Amino acid sequence: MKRQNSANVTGSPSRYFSTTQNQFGDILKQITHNCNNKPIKKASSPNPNGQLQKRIKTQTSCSKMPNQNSQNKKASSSVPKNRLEYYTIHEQIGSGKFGKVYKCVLNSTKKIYAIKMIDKQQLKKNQMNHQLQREVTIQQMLKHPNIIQLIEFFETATNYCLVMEYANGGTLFQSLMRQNNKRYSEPAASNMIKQVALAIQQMQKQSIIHRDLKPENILWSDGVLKISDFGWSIQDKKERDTLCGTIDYLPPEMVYGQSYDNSIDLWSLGVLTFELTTGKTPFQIQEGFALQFPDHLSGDVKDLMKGLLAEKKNRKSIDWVLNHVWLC
Ligand SMILES: Nc1ncnc2c1ncn2[C@@H]1O[C@H](COP(=O)(O)OP(=O)(O)OP(=O)(O)O)[C@@H](O)[C@H]1O
Repeated sequence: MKRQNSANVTGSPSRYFSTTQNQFGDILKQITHNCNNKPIKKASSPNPNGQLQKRIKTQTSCSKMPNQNSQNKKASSSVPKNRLEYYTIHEQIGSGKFGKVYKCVLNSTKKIYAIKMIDKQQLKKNQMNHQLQREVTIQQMLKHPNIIQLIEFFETATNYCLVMEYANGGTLFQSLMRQNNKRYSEPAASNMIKQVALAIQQMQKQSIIHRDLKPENILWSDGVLKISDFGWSIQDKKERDTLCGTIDYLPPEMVYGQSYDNSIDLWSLGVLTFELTTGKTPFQIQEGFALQFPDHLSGDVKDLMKGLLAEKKNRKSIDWVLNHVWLC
């Protein structure tokens, strides 16, 4: 399913940026080319018409990858061996950069899970082992009703396997696309934003930054929203400067190559609020960060978004969000 607000982006993202005339696009182009000279990559291959199937995603590490702490090193050296025989694998339910996600059943309990099977060779070829290591380490730490739980992690001869809690309702992006005008009513959106905010609060308590919050990475499970895909997440208290995430959701400090902290997830929450209530993301890459609201929005939701879609030093906290009248 193609995202409407990236439908005008055809061909390779680097071509798109090279034809963008304004300063904002030029800065972003410069940032990405400064980063090991790698262009921004897209999340999936163009279809035969050259149109992107998904929102453009940055996958460029700027200047340095986060330090790997001793806990991460330990995780990599002790990957449990093949436990696939304990599961029966069913149909494919999703796919990602380096692997596929299947529904599966644990034979002993008959309980349903999702298993992400990541091709070891592909991962190694793309030098992404450290990223998987981080995803696993972080997801193992997180236990919250609004976060997909990682049940176990093991390797086979060809794959790394992440067994996760199964979300049976698809992604928030898919459900959003089914709504009239591709947007939710404010009461419905408020309920969803509160759930995502509670997950962010938990992540902040554990010094975790997700760095890629968007409707495609939020899953429905029996009417409850759960954050998934911790592939870009990091844990520690240091400020960061790695450029990653999805273009429509990038905060200004990341775009302009400044250091950032866990408040980038709050920026993403602001973009998500805008998208759920209007059917569009607030900022187009060629227009910078001028915030304009459609007339139908209430004063309360606009106030919440102004608090979140603010420059880093003025951005409100997660506690402010959870006490905001629009979420009560
Ligand atoms: N726990 C789950 N329950 C149900 N479906 C899931 C689950 N985890 C992932 N999926 C499905 O698989 C898809 C891909 O999963 P995920 O985004 O984690 O993979 P990825 O390799 O990190 O993807 P990407 O390349 O977009 O970053 C999701 O969009 C979703 O449809």
